[in-house]
Amino acid sequence: MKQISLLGSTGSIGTQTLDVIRSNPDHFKLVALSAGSNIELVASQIREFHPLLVSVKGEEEARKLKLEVGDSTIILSGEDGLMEVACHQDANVLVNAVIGSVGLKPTLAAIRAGRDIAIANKETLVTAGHIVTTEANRHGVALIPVDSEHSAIFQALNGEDPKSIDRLIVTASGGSFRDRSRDELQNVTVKEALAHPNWSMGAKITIDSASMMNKGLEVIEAHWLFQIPYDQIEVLMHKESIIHSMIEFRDRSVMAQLGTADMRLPIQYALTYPQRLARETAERLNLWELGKLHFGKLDMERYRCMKFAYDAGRAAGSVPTVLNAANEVAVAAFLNNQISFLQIEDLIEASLNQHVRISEPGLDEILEADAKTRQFVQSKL
Ligand SMILES: NC(=O)C1=CN([C@@H]2O[C@H](COP(=O)(O)OP(=O)(O)OC[C@H]3O[C@@H](n4cnc5c(N)ncnc54)[C@H](OP(=O)(O)O)[C@@H]3O)[C@@H](O)[C@H]2O)C=CC1
Ligand SMILES: CC(=O)[C@@H](O)[C@H](O)COP(=O)(O)O
Ligand SMILES: [Mn+2]
Repeated sequence: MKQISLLGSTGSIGTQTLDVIRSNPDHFKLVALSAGSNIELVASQIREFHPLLVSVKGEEEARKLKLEVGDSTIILSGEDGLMEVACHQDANVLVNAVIGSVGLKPTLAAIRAGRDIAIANKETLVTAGHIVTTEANRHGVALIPVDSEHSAIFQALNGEDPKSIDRLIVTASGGSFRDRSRDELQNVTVKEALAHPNWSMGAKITIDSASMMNKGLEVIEAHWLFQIPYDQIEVLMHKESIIHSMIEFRDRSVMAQLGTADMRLPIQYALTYPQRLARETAERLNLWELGKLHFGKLDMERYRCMKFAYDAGRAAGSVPTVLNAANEVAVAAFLNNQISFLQIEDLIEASLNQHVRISEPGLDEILEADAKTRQFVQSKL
């Protein structure tokens, strides 16, 4: 029986993680969870899964939740609460499905407590990949990818020697604006940006897909998870999101992982690896129904965020932290109708240009660079 703690239980990945747990009660037990401010949903999750510990965003949310569920579970809040959930003593694996670099400190706490981590929270790896991976190695903790592309690479790599990898080929759908030119992006709305062609996901990642920053973050995520240099990570446009990513080996054999657009598979695989559990009711991939799959070359001029991300990844040090923090604040501002879609890119570029790079930042320097970047972007809104 796997005992699971879950960060981000009310989100897209969080609720699908609960679907996986619900479908396999003999294999998984939820022991602790954290949410933000969706009190109604977290209350119903407590009633269904009976976790021992719950944390919510702040004291006001904790107060509201106590009114809903009484003393049926321990309720904490804020950063301390996230850390307690991440390291719960009864859990042997943490599913990190929180959004943003708020996931960094709980991830490090879980690693230091020896918990394996199924990681969806890519911003944590982008902002401090060098610290997270070094700590995971030091503590013998596995970082198992949940992100569909990285799960695909992880599955394609199964049993192979990582040294025989020549290239990672990360596929990209192109997001909601893939059929529009840059000129046609001037006045796009939040509603249009949130209409991803293939995946139903949380708002922030859906905007990241539309700007292709999601793919940029994923290139940096792949660099850290698989320890592959940026020159050996390519992005391939593939509008159907059926091939979730590929590895080209040194002998030119290419291994791909395919499937329908359903995150419950990578979530479940991260929890059962190296075994596979049946998913009898899951939709099958019927390639004959699709008939064709499409592929295209990445255009870095069209997708400026891809260039920012490759450059930031190669620059390393504190630069990816700035990329991520600027993007988080700019995307929130776009979702809040404070800026236009294309201003997301402008704010990221301005943040990167004003930053004085730190070559080997420790945790405090990462947190400071993150905070300063957020202030800088806020000051431009
Ligand atoms: N959705 C997907 O299909 C995929 C997502 N990912 C990655 O997984 C992560 C989660 O994405 P997704 O599920 O879409 O995001 P959602 O926005 O749907 O969910 C985010 C979760 O984090 C909680 N949360 C937000 N802010 C805070 C905070 N300050 N403190 C505590 N909890 C907080 C939310 O709580 P509440 O809602 O209660 O406020 C919610 O439970 C991201 O890093 C994303 O890039 C990767 C691949 C696919
Ligand atoms: C489901 C998942 O992993 C997302 O990151 C998805 O890949 C987004 O798709 P694109 O970024 O390719 O549009
Ligand atoms: Mn992905």
